[in-house]
Amino acid sequence: MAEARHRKWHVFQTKDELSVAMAKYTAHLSAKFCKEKGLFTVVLSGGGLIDWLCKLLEPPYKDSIEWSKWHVFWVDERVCAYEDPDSNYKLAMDGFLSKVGIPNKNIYAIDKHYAADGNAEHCAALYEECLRNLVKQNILPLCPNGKYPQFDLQLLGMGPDGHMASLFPGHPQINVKDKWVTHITDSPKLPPRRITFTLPVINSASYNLMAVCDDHTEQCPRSIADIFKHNNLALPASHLTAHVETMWYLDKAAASLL
Ligand SMILES: O=C(O)[C@H](O)[C@@H](O)[C@H](O)[C@H](O)COP(=O)(O)O
Repeated sequence: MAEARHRKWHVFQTKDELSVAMAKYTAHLSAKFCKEKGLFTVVLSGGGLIDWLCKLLEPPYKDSIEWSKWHVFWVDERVCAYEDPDSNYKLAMDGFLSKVGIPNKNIYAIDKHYAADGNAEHCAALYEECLRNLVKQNILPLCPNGKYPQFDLQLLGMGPDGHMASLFPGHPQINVKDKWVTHITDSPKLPPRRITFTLPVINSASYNLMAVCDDHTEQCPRSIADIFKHNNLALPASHLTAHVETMWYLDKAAASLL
């Protein structure tokens, strides 16, 4: 494992090895937080991540994780109907969440009706309201500065252009600090309408695990090199920190220019 400034990273030979490590990391934190607090708050993103999480559906994890204590959120979501193939909720439900015993009430999707209507602004406002209610119910704590919610573990992915969540290079959402959840209607990665946690919320998590596997794009390894060697802040993923640990899991291809 390597470490620089606030960032730790591992490079894996294959996606499969990355996936095994991701399951181990997640299961370890699940056990730790369930023991300490009686619950575990996990934030998912879309993309390849759900596929890589599938090792959690195998032994020894499937039967040993206390799924009933999980509370699941999305760091970003595409504003479309739940049954739309673009929906991150659908991706996670079909590929992962429906196969484990997480109570439905602990799965916090965006508002179904505004999502189907494509109303990104309302979806963002309602998702923030949902988080604020969970703070009142003591399910979500606030981080030490009292301004933002503090999730236990966030599982993130990075796009080849260096975006994370739906914070894209050259778009103003990266600068939003007065909200917990914001929206975008012209996302360069389709679909265009999305909601996203703001950067201070993302960075308030206790643990952030960023997983990046490259599918033979030239841009992805360049972005990784730009972040790790030059800390290029024009790339949103360069800003990633966490309260306890910021871990990057890279496959060999993504790390090829390091
Ligand atoms: O909804 C989304 O589009 C995602 O949450 C997005 O932020 C994703 O995590 C990255 O784009 C990486 O995606 P890939 O794993 O597909 O490269």
